[in-house]
This record gives sequence, structure tokens and C-alpha cells, in this order.
Amino acid sequence: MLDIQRLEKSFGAKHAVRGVSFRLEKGTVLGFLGPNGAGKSTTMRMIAGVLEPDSGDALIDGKSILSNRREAQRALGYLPEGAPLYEDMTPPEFLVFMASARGMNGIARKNGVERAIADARISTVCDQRIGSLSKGYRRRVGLAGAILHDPPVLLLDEPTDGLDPNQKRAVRALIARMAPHKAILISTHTLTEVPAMCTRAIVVDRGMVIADDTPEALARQSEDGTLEGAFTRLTDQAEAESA
Ligand SMILES: Nc1ncnc2c1ncn2[C@@H]1O[C@H](COP(=O)(O)OP(=O)(O)OP(=O)(O)O)[C@@H](O)[C@H]1O
Repeated sequence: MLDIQRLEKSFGAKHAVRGVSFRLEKGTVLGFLGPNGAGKSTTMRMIAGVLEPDSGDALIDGKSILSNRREAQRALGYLPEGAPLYEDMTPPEFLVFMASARGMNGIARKNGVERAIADARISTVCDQRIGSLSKGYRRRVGLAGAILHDPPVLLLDEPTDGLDPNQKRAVRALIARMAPHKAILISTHTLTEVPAMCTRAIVVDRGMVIADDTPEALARQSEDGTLEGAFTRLTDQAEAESA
């Protein structure tokens, strides 16, 4: 469903993403982990077609984000980091706008907006302007925008960032409900939620994939048996190897 092929990106002298490749099948929730500045958001932006790679490609449901961007983006729901939203709109206005931009009309648009509002649990804030919402609710409006057209592939950049524990649980439950029918890539710094949420985890460091396994197998690589321990060991090791 998602086939990432040797993506590369530099910003001036900074080689941010260095040949990242992986494949993701339906039913997989992949935790995309790595220290600050590892290249996670840059990789996700290239997959989403909002940043041009220097080389490499991403096939979304078989469609190239470079040569068939429109079709590829149709198969993709993307929650960017920070989720820039239209502050003066209410959530339903924003979702109708997004749905129209995606070519959804009539009953399909109405049903899509209603389903996204219910799934993201934002019905209680539908009368408020997005600009007046708390960080957590804005994140959930962004999430509603990403799932609006029920795409087979989801790219969620820190979806639980800024959410309180109840909202985090609600988002994890939503991801679990969607998981059997989709391929989902999630970046997060909250390692404790990875075993419960993800069936697989990739660790990137300095723009390269340095580990790819189940969260349980990764955790077993650490002395204390935790994913945090494995993360520290792997990323410290990467630092030592490149020193
Ligand atoms: N537009 C840009 N211009 C210049 N450098 C950039 C740009 N975007 C990202 N970078 C650099 O590329 C590297 C990777 O950044 P990226 O945001 O992809 O990391 P990340 O893994 O998502 O980090 P975080 O966990 O902090 O969000 C960093 O060194 C960053 O400073």
C-alpha cells in the first residue's frame, strides 16, 4: 500500500534524509521513531507530496507521488506536524472546504464530514472558530481532515502531540479501529504508546533507517527490556558509530 523507495533530501549542506526505503502493507500501524532532527517530518512531507525529494519516490496504493501526484494524494490522508488550519472557520466549514478540494460533493461530502466529526470526536466544538480551540482540539480537527475521504494510507505526524490522556486514548482507539483496513504511518516521541498502538516500529537517525522490527522485538534489544532503553541504545550507538 505504501512503498518508499530510496528517498533523499538535502537542505543546503544538511543531508536530512539519506536513502530511506520501506514498505507498508494494509493492517500495519508503523511507529516512525527517531530523535529530534532525524528526518521524520521531512520524509513524511516527501511522501505526502508537499516537498520534492532530491531523488527516490513514494508509491501510494501503487501511484507515484512524483509522476501521478493527484491520484497518489487521493489515496492518502496526511496530518502534518502542527496541522496548519484555517483559524476563522468552524471545524465543519473547514472539513467541507477540505472535502470540496478533494472533489467530494453532495451526499458523499456530507457523509464524509459527519463521519470524520464523529470519529475524531469533535462534535462538541463544531460551533467554535478553529482559532479559539485548544491545541488538542485543533490536532483532532486536523485528524478529521486527514481521514475525511477514508483513504487507504494515513500519514500522521505526531497525532497525539498536545492531547490530554483521555484524548490520547480516544485517538489510539480511533487508530485501532481504522488499522485493519489501512496502512498507517505515525511519528511520535511518546514511546510508551508505541507498543499499544503500533504493530511495527522503524527508528531513523541522521536521515537513515537504523532499526525496523516489532516494538516488542526492539524492546528486547535493551538491557531493561523497554522501548525507551532500546531507543537510547540504538541512537547512542548510531552517534558512536558516526563519531
Ligand atoms: N525547510 C528546511 N530548511 C532547512 N533545514 C531543514 C528544513 N526542514 C528540515 N530541515 C532540517 O532537516 C533535518 C531533519 O528535520 P525533520 O524536521 O525532518 O526532523 P524530525 O525527525 O521530524 O525532527 P522532530 O522530531 O524534531 O520533529 C533537521 O536538521 C532540520 O533542521
